[in-house]
Amino acid sequence: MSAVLTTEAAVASNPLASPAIAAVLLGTGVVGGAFLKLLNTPAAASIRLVGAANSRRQQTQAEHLADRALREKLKSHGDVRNDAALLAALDAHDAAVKVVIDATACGTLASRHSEWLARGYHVVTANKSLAGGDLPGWRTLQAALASGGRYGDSATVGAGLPVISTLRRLRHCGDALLTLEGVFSGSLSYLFNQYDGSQPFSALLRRARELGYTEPDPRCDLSGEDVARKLLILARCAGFALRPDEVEVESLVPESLRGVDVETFLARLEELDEPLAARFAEAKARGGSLRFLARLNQRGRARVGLVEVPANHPATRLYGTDNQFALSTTRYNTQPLVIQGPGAGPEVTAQALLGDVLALA
Ligand SMILES: NC(=O)C1=CN([C@@H]2O[C@H](COP(=O)(O)OP(=O)(O)OC[C@H]3O[C@@H](n4cnc5c(N)ncnc54)[C@H](OP(=O)(O)O)[C@@H]3O)[C@@H](O)[C@H]2O)C=CC1
Ligand SMILES: N[C@@H](CC=O)C(=O)O
Repeated sequence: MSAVLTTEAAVASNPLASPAIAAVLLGTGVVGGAFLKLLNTPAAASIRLVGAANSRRQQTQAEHLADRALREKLKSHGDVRNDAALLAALDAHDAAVKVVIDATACGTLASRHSEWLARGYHVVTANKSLAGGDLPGWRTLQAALASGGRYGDSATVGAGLPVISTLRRLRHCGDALLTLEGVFSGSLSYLFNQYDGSQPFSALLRRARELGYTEPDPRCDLSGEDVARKLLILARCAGFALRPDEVEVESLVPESLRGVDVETFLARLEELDEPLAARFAEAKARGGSLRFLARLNQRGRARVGLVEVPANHPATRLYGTDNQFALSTTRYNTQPLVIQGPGAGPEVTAQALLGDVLALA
């Protein structure tokens, strides 16, 4: 047996030992809720949760944080939301590593990631709003990273599939990305892998939402915005500092549903059905299928949108929430390097967050 105990083994064998990582969790929804479950597994023994928050309430008291019903209880109990009190809880802990985990889709919170990094906290995020947002925000993030904090972003693309890490490694080795293409949305993959006209598109969308695949506002998926963010994140990892307005985006949200609130949109989902049924029938008549694809070509031209693909297209061989990333590079130039697998869902996304947090120790 090894004489050196890993941090995890040391904490498990001595519950009084100080955990190596103190963490604050922002967001206790689909992904945050699954992350809380993972915290109760042996793999997370080196992590101590010192704060947790939803949009309205937060908790920093150890006995409440240890409660398995924390997520439910936060809906009605806890202190009023205040980032400063959560960061103070991190400061008060003697763990060597202090991390803020962002499992929200909140743009305002994402805009604080750089400040937290500059103040010495690490940030692990499923929230794509900063890295996949406007270029000045992304540049501020790069500058903040120079101060030594680490930014765990595996969950932002492919729900943790090893695509960001692969792109970074290739770039580190001097291999340049030439083209990038594929299906970058788990919910849109789920929808178009199944949609065959036999049931309304809106019914499939409701199911995708129940399964936790869509964004809190599913229009972020249907509008192509979420896919565009992922394309920006990947392009930037590969060295293309693209602006959002350089990505051509096709939205599937009808004009009439763009300005309404989320509840109204969810109540009027059937308005999606007719236009999509027509697109589907046209594609089918020509022997094609519909897939929502993202593409970045060698000249930096980027597009996301619905494409009619032939029956032998690689994207027609996807199942469930599968994502597919085909990377052509200077060294992978005869056949692309393809990364494929489930690209949405609570468990895989929470695991991506956990992996990034554990990598900090
Ligand atoms: N679902 C998936 O498969 C994947 C999701 N992601 C990303 O994960 C993030 C979360 O998604 P998901 O869990 O599905 O969304 P949910 O809507 O289920 O959960 C979002 C959570 O964030 C909370 N929240 C919102 N604003 C704040 C705030 N200011 N402070 C603290 N908490 C806040 C909400 O609080 P309240 O409960 O009060 O509303 C809610 O608990 C998104 O950025 C999404 O893009 C990434 C990869 C895959
Ligand atoms: N809503 C997103 C979730 C992961 O980022 C998707 O459908 O891919």
